[in-house]
Amino acid sequence: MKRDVYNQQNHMMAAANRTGSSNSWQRKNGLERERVPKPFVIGVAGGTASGKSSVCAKIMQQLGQDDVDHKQRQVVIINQDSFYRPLTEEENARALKGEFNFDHPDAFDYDFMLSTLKDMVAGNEVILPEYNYKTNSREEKGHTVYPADVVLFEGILVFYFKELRDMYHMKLFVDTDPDTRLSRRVLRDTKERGRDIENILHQYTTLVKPAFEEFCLPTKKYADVIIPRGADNTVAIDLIVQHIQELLRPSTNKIGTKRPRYNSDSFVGRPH
Ligand SMILES: Nc1ncnc2c1ncn2[C@@H]1O[C@H](COP(=O)(O)OP(=O)(O)O)[C@@H](O)[C@H]1O
Ligand SMILES: O=c1ccn([C@@H]2O[C@H](COP(=O)(O)O)[C@@H](O)[C@H]2O)c(=O)[nH]1
Repeated sequence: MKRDVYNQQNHMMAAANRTGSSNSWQRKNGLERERVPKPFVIGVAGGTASGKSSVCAKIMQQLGQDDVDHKQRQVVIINQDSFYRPLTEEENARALKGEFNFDHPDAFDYDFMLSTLKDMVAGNEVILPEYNYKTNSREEKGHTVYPADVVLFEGILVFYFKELRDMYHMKLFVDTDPDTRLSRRVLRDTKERGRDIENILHQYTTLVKPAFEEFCLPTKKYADVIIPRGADNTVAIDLIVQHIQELLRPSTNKIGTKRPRYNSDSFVGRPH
């Protein structure tokens, strides 16, 4: 299974990082690097098409990270969709008819999600699969996420799992009106995800909406900041960006400068 390949690679990189020096596998793969302190982790939850990705993109842009080479970026975005578990043949047949529940917590590979976040917190780089919404499966190729000062972890159920939730230093919930979300999802999924309208509406009414109400919406109470209207809410985004800059600035670090990086030991996520 593809997951094992990713887990194995990430496990080897983490082991090498624990020793504080590059091992031969890292050197062979051009992965030599210095150890870095822990990042500031931000969970970004919200319903489908609420604007989670757009909000993260704006935060990234306002922190001046857009034009920075991936290896040098101090802010990285991890999408929960990378952690959809591989489907069986029977599940895949249902998925193609819009009858597999991708909005249920069981659709995710929880162990992979947890180990990845732990790796990022430990300052390791990770390799994550690209997700293909047309085939409902992971692509063969993955992409490397390098250690950063700020990790944005976004997805419909990033607040659902307690152990993950307790790892966030800040929790944002993107709160967009359901009609707006449905209309955006129809436009996006027809244009970008190879779906037809009947399939989208069938999946939405039978699975997406009920799962949102059962699993996603109840997690809104964990948010530190609720962002109405998503990426349109420039005031909220400006305030969040200012707050991140403030946290990163004092004695330890300033975003936009190189090491020493921010040390998050003093920022413990609110336990729930
Ligand atoms: N403020 C907005 N106005 C118009 N379209 C938007 C806005 N925010 C997001 N979209 C569009 O809606 C769709 C879903 O947005 P996205 O940010 O990907 O949401 P999510 O990550 O929550 O699924 C995308 O096609 C995006 O371009
Ligand atoms: O194969 C898949 C995987 C996911 N989905 C749907 O995607 C959304 C989550 O992504 P957003 O970007 O937050 O909208 C979720 O509601 C799933 O239903 C899918 O249809 N097929």
